[in-house]
Amino acid sequence: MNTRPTYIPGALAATSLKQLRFAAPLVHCLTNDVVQSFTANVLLALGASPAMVVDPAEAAQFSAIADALLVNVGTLTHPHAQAMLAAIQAGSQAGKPWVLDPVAVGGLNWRTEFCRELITLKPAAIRGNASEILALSGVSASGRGVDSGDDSFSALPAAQQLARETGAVVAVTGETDYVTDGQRSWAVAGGHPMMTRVVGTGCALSAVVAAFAALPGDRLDNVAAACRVMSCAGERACMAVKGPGSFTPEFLDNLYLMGEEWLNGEADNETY
Ligand SMILES: Nc1ncnc2c1ncn2[C@@H]1O[C@H](COP(=O)(O)OP(=O)(O)OP(=O)(O)O)[C@@H](O)[C@H]1O
Ligand SMILES: Cc1ncsc1CCO
Ligand SMILES: [Mg+2]
Repeated sequence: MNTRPTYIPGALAATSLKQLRFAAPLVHCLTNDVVQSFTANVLLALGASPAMVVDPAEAAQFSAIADALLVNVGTLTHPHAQAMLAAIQAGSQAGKPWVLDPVAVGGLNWRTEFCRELITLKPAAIRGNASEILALSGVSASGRGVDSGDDSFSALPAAQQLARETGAVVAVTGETDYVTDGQRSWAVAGGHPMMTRVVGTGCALSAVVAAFAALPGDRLDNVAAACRVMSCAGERACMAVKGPGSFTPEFLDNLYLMGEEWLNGEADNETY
């Protein structure tokens, strides 16, 4: 039986956020058609730089220049798949980290096979909801399209196994996020159920994970910090608005204005 990991301390997440704002990493996003502009705005609000360069030849050139690459298979097509493989190869050759968001893996055969092929190419991190992480690691899952039908804690053993098999840091998100390198794990508090009623919060988080994966230091801590920054901004935004329609502007403002002390959570204060 797995014990629940402890929550990432706010000070640790704050250190990574400070580094991110200083480094302003350039993130090459090969992501789905639904979330392009939201993803770019989330990275910009945090102080990173997005670029969506999608043609296979240009994607290979650009991934070697960018600081990190995001591969999100949400609206996968054969040309997209070609660009993803080319970008991963060129980026990896240049020593750049890449991150996989296995959207809807498990429910659809081609993308499941494609993502299983991708994870042999040494991703720095994998970020998915519980159903996607369970399915990617070969456990049967109950996802419904792009949405999770599983609890994130129930997917932690699969996430740990996936991390050990691939060498990636694996983040499985939900009510609580869990981030693991296969040996050590953090829990990440915060967020709000309304975040699942706005498209692309997970996809944008994966882009933020790519930005944080470009930082020096402990990758487990940096990826958990990415999750904490997003859950913190999401929770604050959801508390301030009436519904999903006004979520995006409030969320972007919270990312932009985020104070390092906002990141304190369960790890710092039991009554949080
Ligand atoms: N029930 C919940 N309570 C609090 N926060 C949540 C809840 N569900 C998801 N979140 C938060 O929402 C964000 C997105 O996580 P989620 O697991 O929904 O990703 P996803 O299913 O891949 O999303 P999408 O595919 O729509 O981009 C994370 O920051 C996560 O912590
Ligand atoms: C709704 C949707 N369909 C394909 S990708 C995507 C974005 C959320 O994952
Ligand atoms: Mg998703």
